[in-house]
Amino acid sequence: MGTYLRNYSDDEFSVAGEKPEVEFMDYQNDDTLQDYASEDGPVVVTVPFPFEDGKPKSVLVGETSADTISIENTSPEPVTLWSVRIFSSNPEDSYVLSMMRPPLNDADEEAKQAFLGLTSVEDRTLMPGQTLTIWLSCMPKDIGLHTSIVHVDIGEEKIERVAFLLADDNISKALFSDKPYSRRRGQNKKFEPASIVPGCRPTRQHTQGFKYKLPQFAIPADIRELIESKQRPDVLSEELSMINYAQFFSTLLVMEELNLEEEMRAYDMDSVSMRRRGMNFLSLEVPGLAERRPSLVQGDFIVARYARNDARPYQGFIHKVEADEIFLQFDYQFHINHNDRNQYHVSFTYNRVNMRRLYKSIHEAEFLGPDILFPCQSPCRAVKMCPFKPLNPHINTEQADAVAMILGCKGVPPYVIYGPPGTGKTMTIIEAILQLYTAKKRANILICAASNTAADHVLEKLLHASYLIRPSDIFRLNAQSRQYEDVNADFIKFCFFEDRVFKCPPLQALLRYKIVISTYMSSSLLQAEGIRRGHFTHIFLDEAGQASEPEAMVPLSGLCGRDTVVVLAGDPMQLGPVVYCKQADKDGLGISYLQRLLFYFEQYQSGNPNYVTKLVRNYRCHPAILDLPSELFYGGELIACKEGEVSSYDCIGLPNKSFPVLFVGIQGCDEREGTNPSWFNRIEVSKVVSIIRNLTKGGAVSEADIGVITPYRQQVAKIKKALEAFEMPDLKVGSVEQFQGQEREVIIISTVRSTVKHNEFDKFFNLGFLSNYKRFNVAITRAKSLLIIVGNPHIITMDQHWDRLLRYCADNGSYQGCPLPPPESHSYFDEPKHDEDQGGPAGWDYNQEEATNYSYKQKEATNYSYNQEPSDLGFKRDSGAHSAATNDRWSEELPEDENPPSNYTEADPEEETPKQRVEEGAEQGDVPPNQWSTNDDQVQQDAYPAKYTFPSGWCDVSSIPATGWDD
Ligand SMILES: Nc1ncnc2c1ncn2[C@@H]1O[C@H](COP(=O)(O)OP(=O)(O)OP(=O)(O)O)[C@@H](O)[C@H]1O
Repeated sequence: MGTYLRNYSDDEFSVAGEKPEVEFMDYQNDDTLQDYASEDGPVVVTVPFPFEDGKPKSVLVGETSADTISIENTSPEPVTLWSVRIFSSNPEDSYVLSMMRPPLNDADEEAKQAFLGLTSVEDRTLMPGQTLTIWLSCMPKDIGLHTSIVHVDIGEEKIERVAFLLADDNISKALFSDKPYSRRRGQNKKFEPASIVPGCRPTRQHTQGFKYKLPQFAIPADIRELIESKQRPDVLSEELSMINYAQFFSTLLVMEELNLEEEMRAYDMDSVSMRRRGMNFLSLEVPGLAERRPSLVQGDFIVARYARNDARPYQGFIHKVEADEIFLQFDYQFHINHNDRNQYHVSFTYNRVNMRRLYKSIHEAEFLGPDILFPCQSPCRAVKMCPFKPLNPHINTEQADAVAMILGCKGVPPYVIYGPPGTGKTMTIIEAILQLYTAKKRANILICAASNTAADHVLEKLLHASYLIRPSDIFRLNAQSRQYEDVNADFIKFCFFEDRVFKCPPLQALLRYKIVISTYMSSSLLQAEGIRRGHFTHIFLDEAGQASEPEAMVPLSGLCGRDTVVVLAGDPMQLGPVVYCKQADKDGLGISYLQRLLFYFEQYQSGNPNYVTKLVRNYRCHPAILDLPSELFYGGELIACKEGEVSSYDCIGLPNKSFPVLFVGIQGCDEREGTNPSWFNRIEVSKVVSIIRNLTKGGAVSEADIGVITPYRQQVAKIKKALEAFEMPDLKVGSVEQFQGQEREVIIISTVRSTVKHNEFDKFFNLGFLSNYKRFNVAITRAKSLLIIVGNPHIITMDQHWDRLLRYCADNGSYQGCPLPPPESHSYFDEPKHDEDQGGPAGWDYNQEEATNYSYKQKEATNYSYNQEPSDLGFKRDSGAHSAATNDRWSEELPEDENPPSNYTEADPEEETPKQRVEEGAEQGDVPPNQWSTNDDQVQQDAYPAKYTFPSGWCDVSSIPATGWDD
């Protein structure tokens, strides 16, 4: 389906640049010009540079591309061709008209001699049946989208044609993908657990003396039914209290889990074959496996069923994962019956072990009592600050007070260090840990962080004081799922592993460590291994704003004793918990424990330093980098303490040498390939690489000082691939989540998106930069000395924060690239409120009308975006068969059946969030793998008292069918 536009009447066309009201009509035939020419009038004008596979034609920078515009008089009368002219081009003057074919290269002498580039062709008569051919040519000087609007004024008609070319260089060209994107289709079929024939599990790792299994916490049928039928469980309308605590969070976790289940459905495969591999295994190819879509590891299982008949489904355990193949063991009978030509329907399952840990943590949290869960109910405390001699001479007064407070704390309630980015929260924690370690011989310290990257970051900071610490006193606990190769070589000696597989050491070894560093989720391994509540005298929760409350409860409910000092550090204005289910997010799962505590303290203990210390001195960012986030998110309270020099970046020719925030505007194209729903923009990749090469030329900036942040995993992969040729292993490329808590001298942000319509979708799923102010905040506060943003200004201007950044750069003479959108009034996409209420679908008010008007108001083609539909442009054009026809795909307006399902699941694989979140989840919690089931299936008696009873409706392990469906 495309869009067809009438040609203009004389009146309509009379005011140059003003776009008259136009009427759009849908047409069915999307690629034959003749069809609508005959409907339309006596003159047929072809469209130059038709789209190829739904995308603008790719040309190389420096090479001339030319195509014809044929103007045919199909009427029986002569018509006067008044003019053909280039109305506008972007970049300016990048296209010319000519009556002859232009020279395509330097050797094309004949054409060179005769060539005369024109901006208009005037005044001639076309006889009946006569066709005039005019050439439109373009020689791009730089990468990116090149657009031209050509107006044909003939007889009574005004006809417009819009041409699009995408200029590549060798770097972007190498990333060109000819694999069209097609959405993965799931079977949407669930198997009844009871009917599944159990498979053969991989041999389990030996575990140390556990007596109890991690309960299953199978989802009670009535709660499942309630949520699946879109009813709101009553408990969610109640105020959170000691009484409903477990039920409240259990319900939210069920909502989350149902979403995850749904997501796995999308990976299901129909009519696929498996290959016999040796005596014991069948192998199955899983497209996307290498990108962890789906994320499968040894110990997970699939369910397979013969495609031809209604035979029973069989469970197949994954024994090995290789590139895009998994090796499976089913029941013996399945292997006997198997033939490589057999076709199967395959369903992937979601590994519940982490979820079960969360259920367990919130049920056990009741033991913590109100001092931890509802400190507003506990008696007011007075902490006697403990004087100390700073080990870090740089520590400032507020940081020193916070450390003194931590040293003086005796048991709960928790103590919170709150501070905007770069205010030294981690540094304060490190000082407190070192003080405890050196001064208090009995201190046993656990530090949890939201991701492996963040936990490694803490270790790295601690090692800066390695002269104070015996290496044998520190242990970095890793989940078995973590790849050995992912761990920095300097940290390996602090980890425990066998055959390059990470493990939790036995209890006796664990007890000897004075400082243990872990992710929130992995800390459950300590409890499982037998560490008792109260063993740790101090538990530090770093980046606590990133952990959901159940996640924060994993270390607390499992390990916190009466006298344990609990310290949280974080910032609720930075990235929050990863929650898949929008409704669960809204109902409370998206609010971190830190945020809830801050809320209580603000309400009941406002300004009381016995509970909270607020840090406002930023030591990370150049004042110009800090200004905007300080104003947007922190009421201008941040105090910049970093020197403001920008001397070493002459290599990239900053337009304003004293202003180290540069916006590089580029109109590229965002695309997807294969079945991978993640976006990439090869034009931006090339621009990012070129900036990096300029920065590192002659060693001006070291690669380790540069970080590249981009929201999409495919863009991360493409940038890494493009950088391979330049061997820069120390240059970190990652998502915002992977950069939270981190910093680099130079940060380059690639925003990727070049299509307006994606933003609504992004926002719906709370992904991408545009949709999430927290992500924006984190992204722009990672740079110490130089921040460069590479993106399409016409897209990002739709978000109020990004627009502010764009204007901030432009106002300071620090904008380069394609023409800027005018700073005229247009409504932004509705901004999620700064209260964590990021709304569900109903909360989103994407103002398509405004978005349309916005483009409509633009007077020049400079603002054209090929991937906007004509109606978006509000411009009267017949951008022709091609763009209208292909824009349907290209503009990524999702076909109806690809729109978010009505039952609203964020886990739609169509877009980035789920994948990204799976990735982040994997990092945050070292997600699902089987090792969870090794160490965690059993929990030591003390850690999980036998007398503990589950709330009604929650079943214990004995009620689970033997199929292993629930692990
Ligand atoms: N008192 C100080 N004097 C000098 N530099 C400091 C001080 N405190 C922190 N810094 C430096 O500021 C930078 C940011 O510190 P840190 O990472 O601890 O901040 P943060 O608040 O944890 O940041 P984020 O919110 O991004 O996680 C680091 O380079 C750190 O060394």
